[in-house]
Amino acid sequence: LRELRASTASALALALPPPAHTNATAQRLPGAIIIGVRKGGTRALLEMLNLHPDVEVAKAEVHYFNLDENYRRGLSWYRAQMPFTLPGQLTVEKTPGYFSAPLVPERMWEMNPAVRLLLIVRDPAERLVSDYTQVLHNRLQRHKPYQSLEELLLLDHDGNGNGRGGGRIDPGYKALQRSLYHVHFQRWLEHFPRQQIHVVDGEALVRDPYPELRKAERFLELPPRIMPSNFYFNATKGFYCLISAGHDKCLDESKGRPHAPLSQRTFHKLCHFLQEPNKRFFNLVGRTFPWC
Ligand SMILES: Nc1ncnc2c1ncn2[C@@H]1O[C@H](COP(=O)(O)OS(=O)(=O)O)[C@@H](OP(=O)(O)O)[C@H]1O
Repeated sequence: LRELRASTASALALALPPPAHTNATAQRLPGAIIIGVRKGGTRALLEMLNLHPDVEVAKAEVHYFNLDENYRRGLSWYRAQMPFTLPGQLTVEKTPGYFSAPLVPERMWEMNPAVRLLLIVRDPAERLVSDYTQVLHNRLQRHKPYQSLEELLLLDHDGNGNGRGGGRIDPGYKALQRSLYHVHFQRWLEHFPRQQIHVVDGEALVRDPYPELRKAERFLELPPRIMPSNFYFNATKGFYCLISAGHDKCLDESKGRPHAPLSQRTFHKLCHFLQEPNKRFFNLVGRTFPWC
């Protein structure tokens, strides 16, 4: 009798459609995208949003809209990079390179003019140093030659790492270009209305993640499910880590590592250089940040 029951049950299981949840699970295009800024805290924001039960995130950076070789693969390729979700769940991806890549806003708008955009910003001078530190780290790992930050950042630098060569800031330095937020933000505004881009304060997210997450939930029209108890400050890491379903998780060691050295004098020059660009950005976003 037991065998008969078992075989009837398995025959039934084959005949019946799979349970609703497996049936409806599918890879869907993102409803929200974290577009940058590079080194702004994009990974932290993504992982923290992922605490929400109605959110599923693409684990790796997708680089669909900013790399031609990926963009040419089309939307079916892009969709295939996404996690499986239930209807009603929100898919989120993050690629920090989107923010400053000229073609991305238009391409994204063509995919979905209603897609919600999240931009996490951070003091652009600190961001630049963090950006340089990451590049330096990669070069050291691959045993490649590297230049000091002063050498890259200053024109007519005297080569002693002290910035005394009378050097002005080199506006062509790539990492500095990426810190000119107003230039890039302006381009996004040519395609998306301001209300469709939610700006997250990266420094506030480091100090106390919960309030920034609550604002992001509101922007994404998600019910409030992320709680203060999802975060705890890890004194060893020096950052907040995440707790979800009893497991805790800190971001990996490439996040929050010591920055490469830069003389105070050059840092001041950089801050001075960024004053005007920052003001322009504040005007565009309609708020200010206490940056250097
Ligand atoms: N909770 C938590 N834990 C660790 N790190 C945190 C966290 N919140 C924000 N951050 C900041 O995230 C910075 C890295 O930013 P991104 O993830 O955008 O970097 S990347 O562009 O994807 O490489 C990284 O920058 P650096 O400190 O310069 O390394 C961190 O300051």
